[in-house]
Amino acid sequence: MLIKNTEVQITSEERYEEILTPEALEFIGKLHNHFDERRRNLLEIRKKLQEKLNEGGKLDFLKETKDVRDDQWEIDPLPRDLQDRRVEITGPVNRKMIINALNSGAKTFMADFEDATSPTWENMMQGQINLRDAIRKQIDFQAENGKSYSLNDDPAVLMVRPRGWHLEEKNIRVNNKPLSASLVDFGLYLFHNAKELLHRGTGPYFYLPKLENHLEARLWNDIFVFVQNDLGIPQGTIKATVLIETITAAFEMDEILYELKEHSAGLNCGRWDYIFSYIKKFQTDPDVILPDRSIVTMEVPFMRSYSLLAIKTCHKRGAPAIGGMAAQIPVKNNDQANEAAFNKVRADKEREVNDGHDGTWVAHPGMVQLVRDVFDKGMPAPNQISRKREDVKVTAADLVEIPKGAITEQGLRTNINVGILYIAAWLSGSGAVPINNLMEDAATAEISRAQVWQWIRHPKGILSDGRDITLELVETILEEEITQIKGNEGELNFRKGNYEKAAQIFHNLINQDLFEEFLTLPAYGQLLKGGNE
Ligand SMILES: CC(=O)SCCNC(=O)CCNC(=O)[C@H](O)C(C)(C)COP(=O)(O)OP(=O)(O)OC[C@H]1O[C@@H](n2cnc3c(N)ncnc32)[C@H](O)[C@@H]1OP(=O)(O)O
Ligand SMILES: O=CC(=O)O
Ligand SMILES: [Mg+2]
Repeated sequence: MLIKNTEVQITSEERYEEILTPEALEFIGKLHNHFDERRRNLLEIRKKLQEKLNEGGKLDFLKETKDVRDDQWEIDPLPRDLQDRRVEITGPVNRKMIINALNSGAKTFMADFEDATSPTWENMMQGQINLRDAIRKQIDFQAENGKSYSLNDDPAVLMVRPRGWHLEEKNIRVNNKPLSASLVDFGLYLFHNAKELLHRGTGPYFYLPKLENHLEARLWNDIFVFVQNDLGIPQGTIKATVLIETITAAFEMDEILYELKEHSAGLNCGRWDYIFSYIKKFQTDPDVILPDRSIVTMEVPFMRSYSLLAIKTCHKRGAPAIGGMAAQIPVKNNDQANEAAFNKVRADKEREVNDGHDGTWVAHPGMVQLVRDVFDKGMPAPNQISRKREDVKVTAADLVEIPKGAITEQGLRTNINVGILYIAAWLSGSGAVPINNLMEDAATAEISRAQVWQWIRHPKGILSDGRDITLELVETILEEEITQIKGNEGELNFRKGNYEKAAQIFHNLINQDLFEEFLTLPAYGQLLKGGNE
């Protein structure tokens, strides 16, 4: 297929042609031609900053953007259907879950091509088809168990999270170069749905993941201006909420809002990627060593500082500050564990609403009512942007304060177990899975593998019992965990379930001295080869 003298190679299946029309491909081809070089340059800037930090560089608020932080300005007014976002459900883009999420009673639903989705070509294309159908209210689903699904009359407002700047979609190529996955997900969704969404009284609303600085926000903004012109829709129609989920972006929250001023729908605290980013960015700093993943909660000082600063920054700019994801999900067949999970989510959401967040995320429809009740009690108005939180004082040092706590063998073992199980699920096409009664997705799994990488490379005796965490110890536990998984799954499921391949990927990630920027980059190569060979 030709896009203005560029050859596009696509893999096509039934119904995919509804999405991969010549006009839609020409549209994403234009985005590629106009913006891909800038994307690549920005990825280079990420690498350069990492090199600087590896040499001992420190993060601070930028001198050159002091005016942006000091001046008085606000983002454009929010559209009516984004004023009240007290409960936002998130989830992958499969048909059943899209219907369940839209019917869940949450105010909004973030359909996720990113952390919660394994980017198989089928998932990506089906996701586009499902969202297109959902917007037109032509979505239903019949499960194998006979259960039927269709949309309620009052579904949640739809938002979409395209994949991050670092990812590529290798099934669509221009001149044999893969396209940016962000541009593919964003471009196809926008092309097919922007006018329909406006016609239905809502709009093209996005979540933007894993931004590292305001220049990356500027790129998104320039893309928004370009596509609004190209499609003939009013400037400012697109609204985007930026996830603050990298430690570097936390130093540029004002700047990110400023870049997207006409298109901003505020910020969100993407807590899991944020913890991962903290480990990654300070990977060579011998003082930065995080304790067991289970105790790096929102209560630890560096996490709390970041969420309070997000609230203060957003409210100063008339923007909503959305909270993050508690990983607990309902526990089946164990009332006590179920109650404990609900209590943890309740406490997390009470802290968020009391601090000033204007809404928050839930991972599961079973949590919607609980979180709604907490926000209804703590936030009678549609949002609390008028609570300016000028009392909050957060310094650069507060944002990077190293959390304290023990590293236990159980913590190490859990990281290894979660790492293998999650990567196996991802290779099998599932990007979000329940493991040990917690929601695990690409962001939470990144923490697990990053911690193991970091702990192996740290000075001696860091286990709470005084032992070193050596590669040999990790390999021993890895073997034990594989045996355990094989025992649980049985020989056949073990072979079919990509566990050995996952263990291999996990082993490479923690063994190589180069800290892999994202686990999904090497795993994507395996995904393209497809399942178990
Ligand atoms: C760090 C971050 O980026 S957070 C944001 C990204 N992560 C996510 O969005 C994760 C979203 N959550 C999920 O994917 C799921 O809740 C999981 C994988 C954690 C658990 O899913 P399951 O094992 O299917 O849970 P469970 O069996 O309890 O589900 C019960 C029902 O709720 C549905 N359900 C569960 N979670 C969701 C969801 N987030 N959206 C829509 N429906 C959901 C299930 O499909 C199932 O439906 P059914 O009864 O009609 O068959
Ligand atoms: O995307 C959300 C996160 O916590 O990571
Ligand atoms: Mg994330």
